Amino acid sequence: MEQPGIVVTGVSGRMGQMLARLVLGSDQARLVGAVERTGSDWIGKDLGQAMGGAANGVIVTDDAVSAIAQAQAIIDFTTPAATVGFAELAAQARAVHVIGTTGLSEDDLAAISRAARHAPIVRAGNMSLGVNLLVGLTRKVAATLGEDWDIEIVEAHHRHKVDAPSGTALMLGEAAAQGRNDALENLRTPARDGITGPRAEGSIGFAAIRGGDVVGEHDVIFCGQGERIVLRHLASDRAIFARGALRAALWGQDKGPGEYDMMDVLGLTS
Ligand SMILES: NC(=O)C1=CN([C@@H]2O[C@H](COP(=O)(O)OP(=O)(O)OC[C@H]3O[C@@H](n4cnc5c(N)ncnc54)[C@H](OP(=O)(O)O)[C@@H]3O)[C@@H](O)[C@H]2O)C=CC1
Ligand SMILES: O=C(O)C1=N[C@H](C(=O)O)C[C@H](O)C1
Repeated sequence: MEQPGIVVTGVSGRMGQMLARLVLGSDQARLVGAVERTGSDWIGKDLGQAMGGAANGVIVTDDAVSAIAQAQAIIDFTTPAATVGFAELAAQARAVHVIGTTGLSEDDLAAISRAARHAPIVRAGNMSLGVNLLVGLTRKVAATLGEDWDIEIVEAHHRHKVDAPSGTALMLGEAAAQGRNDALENLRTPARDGITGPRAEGSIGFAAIRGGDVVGEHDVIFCGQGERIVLRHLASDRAIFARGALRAALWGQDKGPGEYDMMDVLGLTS
């Protein structure tokens, strides 16, 4: 079978460059397009040179329609607004859309669901194997412990991150809520500030730290009386996310339209 052609969007970004390098070095996929936003100073440049290496003949473009028309998959770690637009283009091209973008609103998610009627979409707030395993562990521990165990989720990221809580923190929160047979929206307590009153029983609290070059750290803390359990994931290399995203793009090649996540890709669905 011919290697699927992949377009990386947001190619000048932290994840975009990581993904482009991974696909260029892969013997399972071809990089057929590199997309950036209109106005980026990478437009028209050779991607290899723009990334500080040798020319590789892939010219960075803002013409997403033409790029996606020749692709079997799009790997997209950009912004919510850009991702909603790419979902429509991927649907038109019947290409697999792998979405790593976080901070998506309810309206964004509804638009993505509409696009998934026409092509497969794999979306996860974290594409690493470790975090997706941690999601299952979190659900299990939350289901095992009673509501007298308070659940708090603490995450740390680099100073450039624009959304909070992180997509990963929300995945972990959803898993904890599922473990308690409830929806996260009913249990979620956002970051505390001021006179908050005592903790609401059964709630799931969130806190975010931003600074330096932290790649991504997540703690799910179960606080009991006289003891505490901490489930922790530490990311030290963005390659873990890129590898998961490429795996998802390949996995999606023989899938029908619909919404999938990394649990499906990794075969971890319970
Ligand atoms: N699911 C996962 O496993 C992971 C998810 N993420 C998420 O991925 C997203 C990106 O993260 P990161 O790479 O650190 O962010 P960056 O800001 O480094 O990269 C985003 C890129 O997208 C570009 N972009 C913005 N709008 C468009 C557009 N309309 N068309 C094409 N490109 C566009 C930006 O260009 P410009 O800068 O010029 O505006 C930038 O190059 C975030 O939402 C982050 O949370 C990150 C890591 C792992
Ligand atoms: O913005 C990031 O960097 C990351 N974003 C994702 C998130 O919001 O959880 C995944 C990872 O933690 C890195």
